[in-house]
Amino acid sequence: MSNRPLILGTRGSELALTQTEMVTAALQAAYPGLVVERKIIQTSGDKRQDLRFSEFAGVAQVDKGIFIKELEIALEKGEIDAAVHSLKDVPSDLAAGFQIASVLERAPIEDVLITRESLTLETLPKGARVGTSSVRRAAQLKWLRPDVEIVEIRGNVPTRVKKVLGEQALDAVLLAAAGLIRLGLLKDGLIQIDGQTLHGLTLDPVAFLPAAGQGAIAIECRSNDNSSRGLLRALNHDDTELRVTAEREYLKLLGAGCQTPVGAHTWISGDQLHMSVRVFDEADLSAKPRELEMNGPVSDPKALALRLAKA
Ligand SMILES: NCc1[nH]cc(CCC(=O)O)c1CC(=O)O
Repeated sequence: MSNRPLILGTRGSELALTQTEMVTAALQAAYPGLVVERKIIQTSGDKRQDLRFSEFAGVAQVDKGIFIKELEIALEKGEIDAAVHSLKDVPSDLAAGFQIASVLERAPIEDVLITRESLTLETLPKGARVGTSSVRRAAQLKWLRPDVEIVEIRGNVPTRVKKVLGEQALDAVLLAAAGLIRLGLLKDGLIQIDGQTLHGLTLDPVAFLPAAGQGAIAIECRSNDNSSRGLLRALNHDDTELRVTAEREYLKLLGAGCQTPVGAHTWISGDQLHMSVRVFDEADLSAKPRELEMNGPVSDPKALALRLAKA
């Protein structure tokens, strides 16, 4: 093995840095002696925390790749060898010249309802104010609970959790379990933050569908960089890759970006890959969503996505 260091590019958020630590640890376990360096790169998504992701009634207004563009530029220039991402934030149609080299074993895929008083989607008070920055979560919540008021929130994960505290406290906030767990905030259904204890209810993914790729960490390389791709391939988790391939292919076929209201849930049983999807009408989020479930051989996740997309 050459002793050239492998340079990982990452965003600077606490979650991104934690995920990059996980990739570094996995690389060093697979290749003792490999030197792994880290380069923090600010993305346009980080610079624009004021930006509204969407008008909830209308179309997504922002680039699909807002959290990854600057990392791809650094890859292209050779400033980094690989970029570490939350797969959920990576557009389903990657720009030419880039490839996902591997995905780590997935964390829990579910969304979590965070409240002060251990509420559920059913026991949220009438007219409750619930914070989210995802149109997929907003649409599903509105569909299940038309009476609640959706409040768009921004900022990193701890900032969003804190929206249920203080003067202007929201009744609840929805976030991904994966981020909360990786930051050490969620344990045994409880969330400790700022010396306070909140409740984090993990939502059944059959009832409340996660985003495609939720909970997975992806490592992106230049397609022509065989050496880094080869090295990173050893970190790949095959079942995770199968599942996210189907989920992302479905999004791609739908022409949807990460902010389109689509939920996708996959699971493997024996030699079958199962996928259920829930698709909302972007122009009318309160309209009944289309729901489908199918299964097919694990050997061909893209074929399953294609059948679902055609239906
Ligand atoms: N879009 C922000 C984002 N990207 C990845 C995660 C969490 C980790 C994951 O889902 O993989 C989050 C925060 C959230 O949705 O709660």
